Amino acid sequence: MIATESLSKRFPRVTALDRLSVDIGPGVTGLVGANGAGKSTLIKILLGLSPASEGRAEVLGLDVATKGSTIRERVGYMPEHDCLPPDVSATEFVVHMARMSGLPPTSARERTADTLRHVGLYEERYRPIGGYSTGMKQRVKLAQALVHDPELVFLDEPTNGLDPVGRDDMLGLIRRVHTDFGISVLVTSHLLGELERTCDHVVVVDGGKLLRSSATTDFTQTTTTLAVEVTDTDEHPDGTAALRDELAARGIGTESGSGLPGAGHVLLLTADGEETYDVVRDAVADLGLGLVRMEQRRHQIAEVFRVEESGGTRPGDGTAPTGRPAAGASPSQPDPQKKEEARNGG
Ligand SMILES: Nc1ncnc2c1ncn2[C@@H]1O[C@H](COP(=O)(O)OP(=O)(O)OP(=O)(O)O)[C@@H](O)[C@H]1O
Repeated sequence: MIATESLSKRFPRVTALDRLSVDIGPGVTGLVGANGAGKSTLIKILLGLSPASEGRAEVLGLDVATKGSTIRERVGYMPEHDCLPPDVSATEFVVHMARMSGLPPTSARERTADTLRHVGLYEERYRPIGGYSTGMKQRVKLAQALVHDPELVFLDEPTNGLDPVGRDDMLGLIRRVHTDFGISVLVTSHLLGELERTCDHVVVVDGGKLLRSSATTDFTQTTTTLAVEVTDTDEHPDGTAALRDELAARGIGTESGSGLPGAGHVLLLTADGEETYDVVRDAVADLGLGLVRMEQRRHQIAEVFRVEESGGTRPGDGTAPTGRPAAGASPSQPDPQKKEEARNGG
């Protein structure tokens, strides 16, 4: 779908992409990196909107340097920043974008209705966009990227500005773009954690350089750690504590799974072969507790980076590779240099 070879982009004072070579196949691919890592720059080059300083790139087998307009006919693009006209309705805007992509009037209207329904906009699609919430605006941006039935879409930070529920909804929608319509997706984010549930493949960039490109499952190998969760009973009002003591008596040390879903009720222990499962099962049964789950943990992507940087631990989960805090953790600051360049017309 996408191939770049030693692709570089230099601005007067910044190298946004530095000899980036990567191959991206069909499916949902996450492009992850901290603010300023070069994600938006890469997308603009792939769309033929901005020339590379060096190297080459192909999208759907087409050279980005010479076939930009053909690429844009076959690829959808959801830009990062707010760019919607406030005075028109979602329907008017998306029909307009469909017409711009070459659809005749009737199919532009039909496709618009289908696409807006697919992204979850119903009656509100007739109201002016200016009154929409951030989540609704993100859905309109997604709809206009899909309306001409592209083979591939580039989604630049589609979860930006959304609360956790809105983010989950958007990630579900993105997954369905591929599963329901067979459209391949390149989605950027600076939150490593959110990509592991959505993407088949993850490409990590840092300072314009490729850090890693792998299947998501390669990032998230299973570990030997077992997570165990049990119910409380009248006899054992704190079932977790009772199990911890019982397992200690049977020679198995545990620690609490703080930071995990259900933290405080989850015990973590090292599985020493099949017998460990039997010991835990017997201990739970002897105490008369209910076993909610006993599962082998997988690495989370953020943990992989902590390990790979060996010695360079990062504050909290979900941080981008450079260790700068992710936007979900603290509001991302505008890049002063970028603003200055923009003012200078850079
Ligand atoms: N038009 C421009 N002129 C000068 N520098 C630019 C320009 N566009 C981007 N840059 C710089 O290139 C680097 C990469 O920017 P880019 O927008 O690609 O990053 P990003 O990974 O998409 O991050 P973000 O999510 O913050 O946009 C940054 O240092 C940025 O300041």
